[in-house]
Amino acid sequence: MSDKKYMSLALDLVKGTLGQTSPNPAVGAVVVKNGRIVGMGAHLKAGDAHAEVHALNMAGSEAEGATIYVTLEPCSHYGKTPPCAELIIQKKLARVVIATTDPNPFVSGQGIKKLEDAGLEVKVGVLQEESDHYNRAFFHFIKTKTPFVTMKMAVSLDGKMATNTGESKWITSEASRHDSHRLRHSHDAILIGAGTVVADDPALTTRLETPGKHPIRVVLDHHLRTPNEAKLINDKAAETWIVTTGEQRGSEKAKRFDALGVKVLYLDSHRIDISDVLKLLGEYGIVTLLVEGGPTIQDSFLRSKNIQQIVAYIAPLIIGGEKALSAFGGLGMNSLADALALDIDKVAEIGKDIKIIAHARSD
Ligand SMILES: Nc1c(/N=C/[C@H](O)[C@H](O)[C@H](O)COP(=O)(O)O)[nH]c(=O)[nH]c1=O
Repeated sequence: MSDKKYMSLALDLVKGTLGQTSPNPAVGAVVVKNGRIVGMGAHLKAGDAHAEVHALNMAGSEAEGATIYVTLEPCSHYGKTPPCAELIIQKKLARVVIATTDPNPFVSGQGIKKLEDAGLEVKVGVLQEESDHYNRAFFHFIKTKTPFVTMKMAVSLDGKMATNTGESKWITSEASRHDSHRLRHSHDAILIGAGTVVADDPALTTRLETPGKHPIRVVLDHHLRTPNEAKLINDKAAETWIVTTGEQRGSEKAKRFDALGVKVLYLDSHRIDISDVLKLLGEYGIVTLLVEGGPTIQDSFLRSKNIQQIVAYIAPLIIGGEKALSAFGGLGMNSLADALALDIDKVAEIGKDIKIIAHARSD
């Protein structure tokens, strides 16, 4: 088999573990000796063993003289686990094939150098684009220290998220709504505005037939109007954070949330600036953030240019009505030149709907 084939297998392990390794990247490794796979492994949880360790443990003595395929440059620094580059040298592998170098500027290339200095053959860049695509959120976080923002939209063909009477359940199909729960599973946090809490009283939990991971529920709430009896305050099903402004510090309402076990995060400013919110969530280690609106929140992310990815579920429905809520409210962009330009990654039919995944075009 070719290098690409074995790297593709390592990337399958990445696909399978996406989201559960946060704030670390998802990594896969495959060890091959004389054309036979003798070990494979994936990083499963931040703080646990790296993919190479699992694969080399499985390979045992077969590792000597073998080739290891790994989707990310083996680490060379002592983090929570000893450096994998050292381990690969100790186990006397002959060859190392890497998809992509570490995005962290402080360590990028050091692992490769260690391996080459020890006399191993190293090949870099096999299926690099695919590997970078899977870990785009991690790479964004390393670069910006703010979460990679995916915005979910569930709209009719004419872009409405509710009728003019506010009816919205359901616009998209059961299959789409199920799929959007898988999105929640793979995100560290999900963000909505207080308006959606009041209007929808959503649980924002991941409800799949096989139990999924619940994202941390983040509510942007300038005036702390999230009701006590809201599901996401009372259901204790998942963590809930409320982000508000500095002037709320010590207020009766804030004390109420403390008493209910809800984490209240305070912005320094007296207004809710999305870039400040993202910086704060980044400080708390949120690498992937799913924004589920409502229209005001969607607009604030749009105008502050803080959207990296869109996942849109579009139903074959025309709702019409100038008063019917569109997915984006607020002021929007004045000129087409300022509109969020996207590159479409995938279009698929889902139930009776269309699902579009697109990423913000980098300038
Ligand atoms: N109205 C539609 C949606 N509406 C989604 C709402 O904005 C909100 O995210 C849900 O009410 C979440 O509530 P909970 O977590 O399920 O309790 N989402 C969809 O995918 N399709 C639709 O038709």
